[in-house]
Amino acid sequence: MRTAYSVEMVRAAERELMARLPDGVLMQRAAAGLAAACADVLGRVYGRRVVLLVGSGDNGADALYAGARLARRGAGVTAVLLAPDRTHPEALAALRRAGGRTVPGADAEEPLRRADLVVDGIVGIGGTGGLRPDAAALVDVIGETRAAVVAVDLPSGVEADTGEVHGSAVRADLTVTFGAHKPGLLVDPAREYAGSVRLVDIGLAFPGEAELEALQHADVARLLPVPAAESDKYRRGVVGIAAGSSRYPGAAVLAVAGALRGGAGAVRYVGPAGDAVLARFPETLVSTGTPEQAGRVQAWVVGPGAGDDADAVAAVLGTDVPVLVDADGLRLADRDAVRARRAPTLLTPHAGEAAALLGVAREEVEGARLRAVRELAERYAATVLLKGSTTLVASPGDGPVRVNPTGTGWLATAGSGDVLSGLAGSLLAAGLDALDAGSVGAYLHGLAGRRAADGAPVGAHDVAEAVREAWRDVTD
Ligand SMILES: NC(=O)C1=CN([C@@H]2O[C@H](COP(=O)(O)OP(=O)(O)OC[C@H]3O[C@@H](n4cnc5c(N)ncnc54)[C@H](OP(=O)(O)O)[C@@H]3O)[C@@H](O)[C@H]2O)[C@@H](O)CC1
Ligand SMILES: Nc1ncnc2c1ncn2[C@@H]1O[C@H](COP(=O)(O)OP(=O)(O)O)[C@@H](O)[C@H]1O
Ligand SMILES: [K+]
Repeated sequence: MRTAYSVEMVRAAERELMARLPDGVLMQRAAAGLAAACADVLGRVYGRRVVLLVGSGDNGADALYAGARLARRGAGVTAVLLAPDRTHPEALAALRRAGGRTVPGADAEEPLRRADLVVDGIVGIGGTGGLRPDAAALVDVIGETRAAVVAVDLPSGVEADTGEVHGSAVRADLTVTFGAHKPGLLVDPAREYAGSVRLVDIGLAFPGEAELEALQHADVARLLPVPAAESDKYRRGVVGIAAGSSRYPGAAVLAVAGALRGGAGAVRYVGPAGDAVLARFPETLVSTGTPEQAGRVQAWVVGPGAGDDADAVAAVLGTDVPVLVDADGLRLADRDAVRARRAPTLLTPHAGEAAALLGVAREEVEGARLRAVRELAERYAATVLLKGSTTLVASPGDGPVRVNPTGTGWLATAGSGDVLSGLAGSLLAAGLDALDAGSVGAYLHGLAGRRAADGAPVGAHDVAEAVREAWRDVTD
């Protein structure tokens, strides 16, 4: 499991370790890792032009010490000091001893335009609010240069704990982060600013829970349901799909397609699109009545393409089995009915649907995904999977939020969310809890999207078909 820790936890871990180590050791570990990463980006260090953007805190000091290491290897290093009288004195002296030079912020433009590499040490985990005007002006200049950009700990201007970006922020090719990932490095919009991320181990230990967790292949492989010798189709779990309408029969077909690949032993379908479902998937158990009349299931999926069928949503929410609510179902679900449920509930909104449930604008959800998903989980007392460029899954309470690492923009195609509903619903029926079903479903769905697309556009049915390959990739 990959983890990300809040600034508060990073600071606590730092205090604990610093108490046992001589002064400056942690910073030297950070600087050594940073310098090595910069050297990798440069390829050859000797003769290259490196510009350090240096703020008044320890983030700037990391940049200065790394710059000193690069200068000793023959790079021409210029430090742009944003706060000349409050720059870390020992780090500045180290750079000067190594032959680096300094210029004030006002003179940054010329060296920046000639740089091969810019090291962003303006601000790290000590940053608050958007970048100040002098720093923001530098960000504009960097954007116009051809230099590679390495951010120290975090791209300056992004919020470490939330992934929010207020105003301008540095766009890095690589972020070298120390001790632990910070949530902002894994959650859009900040994640996009970070480029690729390299974690430098400086020895921090984290006794408490992470803020974010990202499953990896081994975690998913452990969670996937595999039939045992004694299994039969009922013991593997039966998932019910209450989806589709005469207007949107395809949503039912796609949800069933996802469900058939999710590990349940059988898929029941109830709703008006039975003929379309059977034509594509003859193995589906189709009925035309209400969900109550459909026979026993171990989990329900309700909502994809369901139009205005509020009765089906209410009926499913009234059962004592796990329920996944998606798409139209989210609008039709009564919040008190969801809160009153004893069995797990998994809500799967995209940003627009989440915004409608929260009564805010879509942009507000997209700009603050972590806050939105936690807020919805609290309001509905349910697990919430927020879809989009970063998919997050949160259960109520303070436990870690899961962030999906496998997504791809190719999944932004009509109906791919219906496939995810069926897939995650099937995992619920097979016995995974809502957090695991949502995050394992999103993981397989993302991998399947990448597999199916392979660099070219896909339809949602291609994604459903590629789930089997994704499953094999994970368990290989
Ligand atoms: N934790 C660890 O284990 C280790 C941490 N290490 C490193 O320490 C870093 C944290 O250092 P830190 O605490 O000194 O804070 P830092 O990020 O430099 O920023 C504070 C300065 O920035 C300024 N400033 C604030 N907001 C701003 C804004 N919006 N726009 C512009 N400026 C702004 C603010 O100025 P002021 O408000 O005083 O004017 C203040 O002086 C961390 O990210 C990592 O790199 C490693 O060395 C080793 C191990
Ligand atoms: N930019 C993106 N990057 C990665 N995944 C995305 C992106 N945009 C959408 N997705 C994924 O595509 C799927 C779209 O689902 P949804 O919005 O419900 O579409 P539909 O209702 O058409 O099925 C979700 O799994 C979502 O996470
Ligand atoms: K930085």
